[in-house]
Amino acid sequence: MAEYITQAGFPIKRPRRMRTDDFARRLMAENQITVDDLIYPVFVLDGNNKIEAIPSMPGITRKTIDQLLLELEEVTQLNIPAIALFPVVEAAKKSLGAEEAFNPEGLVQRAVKAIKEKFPQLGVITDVALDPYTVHGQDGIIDDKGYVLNDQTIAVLIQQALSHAKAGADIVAPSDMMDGRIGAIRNALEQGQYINTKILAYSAKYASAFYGPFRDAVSSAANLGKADKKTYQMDPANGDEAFHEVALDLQEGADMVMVKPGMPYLDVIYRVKQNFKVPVMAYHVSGEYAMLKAASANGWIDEKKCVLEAMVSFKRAGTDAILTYYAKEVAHWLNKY
Ligand SMILES: NCc1[nH]cc(CCC(=O)O)c1CC(=O)O
Ligand SMILES: [Mg+2]
Repeated sequence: MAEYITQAGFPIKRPRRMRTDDFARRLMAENQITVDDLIYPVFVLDGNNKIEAIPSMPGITRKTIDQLLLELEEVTQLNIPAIALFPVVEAAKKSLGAEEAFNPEGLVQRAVKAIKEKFPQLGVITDVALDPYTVHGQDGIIDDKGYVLNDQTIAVLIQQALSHAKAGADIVAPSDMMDGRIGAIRNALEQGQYINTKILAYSAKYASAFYGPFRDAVSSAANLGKADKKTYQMDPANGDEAFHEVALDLQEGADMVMVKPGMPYLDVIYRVKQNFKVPVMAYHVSGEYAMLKAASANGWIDEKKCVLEAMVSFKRAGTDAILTYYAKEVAHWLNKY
């Protein structure tokens, strides 16, 4: 008789026993998603009273500051702790030097001021990277061969981050993947007395095709054309390399680290959390959102169940908070429990 069968003829252990009842399943659940885990990314447009649909991201829109403030009523009522702000910059304001990135009266800077004035408790995260502001759609300043210049880019990122802090951003989030930018930005923030402005470092950001719909949303896809970001964003084949990137950013003063994209990189999230025990955020990116939306729209998957399963998977992997375009829907679903 097999070893797992007792002499009396029954299995020595029955893990199914604890799965028999709903109450027992609830008691032994190891992880759960709550509204406190959510960060909602939003796209802001210049002008007034405009809302534009993003075809590859059903349910997500680009909107002007006045309209965004209306949406944020709902976001704050849902008790979502924070938003991440992304600008749609008009072509005329893009340049090789990305000067618009640190315009004190720029779109992001004005949006941050307006949001913090109306919703002082809502955490506002700004993206520190130059891709919305460059004519070529790369995240930095390029040389004549198109190579993104690290240190020249950092000089601009510092000014951008300072202008965000000055406008009232709670968290600046460098998503550019230049080497050494966390230390440089931390130093500038300290010098400027922005000692409590937090840094969320996109430390392990991969050169991913899952960013496609986002590039439509901020209309940088056309600028980027056939080019890619492989000389600064990480190779999806690499896991160990993420350790080095995270270690450096922490050493340089990052308060939180990010892994991006999300679901295809749960192993990276897990390893980073296990190894460093620091706040780890994950970005459930636009392409992941688009896949779930498209399959749901076709009736091929149960949207609510699949999304909540994805969210708890992030928690299981060790994520402290998740940037997701599903944040509002998840908050609504959780409220109905
Ligand atoms: N620095 C740009 C940036 N910040 C966030 C995203 C992608 C987010 C998403 O796909 O949802 C990107 C795109 C990119 O690196 O090309
Ligand atoms: Mg790095």
